[in-house]
Amino acid sequence: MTTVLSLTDASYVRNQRPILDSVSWQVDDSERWVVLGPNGAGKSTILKLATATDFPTSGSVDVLEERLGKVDVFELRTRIGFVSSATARRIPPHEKVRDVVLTAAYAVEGRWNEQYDAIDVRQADRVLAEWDLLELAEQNFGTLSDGEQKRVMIARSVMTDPEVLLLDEPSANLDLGARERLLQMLSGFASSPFSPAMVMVTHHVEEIPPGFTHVLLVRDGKLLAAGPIEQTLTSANLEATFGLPFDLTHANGRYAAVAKPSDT
Ligand SMILES: Nc1ncnc2c1ncn2[C@@H]1O[C@H](COP(=O)(O)OP(=O)(O)OP(=O)(O)O)[C@@H](O)[C@H]1O
Repeated sequence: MTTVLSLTDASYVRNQRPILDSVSWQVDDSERWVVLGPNGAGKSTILKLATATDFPTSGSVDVLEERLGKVDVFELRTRIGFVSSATARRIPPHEKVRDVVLTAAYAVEGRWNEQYDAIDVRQADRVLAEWDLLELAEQNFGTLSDGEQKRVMIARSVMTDPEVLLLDEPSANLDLGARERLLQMLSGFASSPFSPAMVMVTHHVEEIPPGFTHVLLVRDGKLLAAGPIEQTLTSANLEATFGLPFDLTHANGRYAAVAKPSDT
């Protein structure tokens, strides 16, 4: 087993404010983590460290067994898959779906005059098929629905066989059908032993795809609980994270949480 991500007493301070406060956390290559917490808890900041986009103020962060601050982050980032609404915004709207995926092989966001190897084109089509996008391959990215765009961005991020895949709220703003379809695909991907380690940030337990194995709960920059999902995702831990009591249910691999009725 290889540790793909390791934070040791990692703090991130901006304007004298601790945005992350002594976070210690490890992700192994066979694990699929959900990071759950309220708005402003520090989830995206954790992903900033995990994607080698920023450095901790104190403590240490190792990504793919490389210590941030002692490694060429540009090279390291080629081994990391990352999907967020910001990565999607960088894609030119007129770009063909196949090219959005293919250009990941060259770490660029718009096709110019590059010549792509046949092996890269085959890999792009394999990934497009895996994410049910082959029929859309010739369509412009900007004309896709939000759900289709999300799947294209995930396909792009796995095109280069990353060693860790980080997803920042992949199902945010999707309608019920598009969300469920994406969760089914993420669940299938998470369940494959050939898939990389995964870390997915979300606000909602309903958006946890079956097959995710671990959960990290954060609030106010502090890690409240971390561990195997069945033991860690409890109503008591949700209450500590979100500040109100929940009825938590778990059926057919899916979680649901509703606030307990307040006593009147
Ligand atoms: N560079 C920065 N300078 C100042 N404040 C920052 C900086 N980066 C993050 N913050 C603040 O730190 C807090 C945590 O931000 P972060 O984006 O990590 O939270 P989050 O859990 O991802 O929130 P959300 O769920 O709303 O996306 C927020 O209050 C944010 O305003």
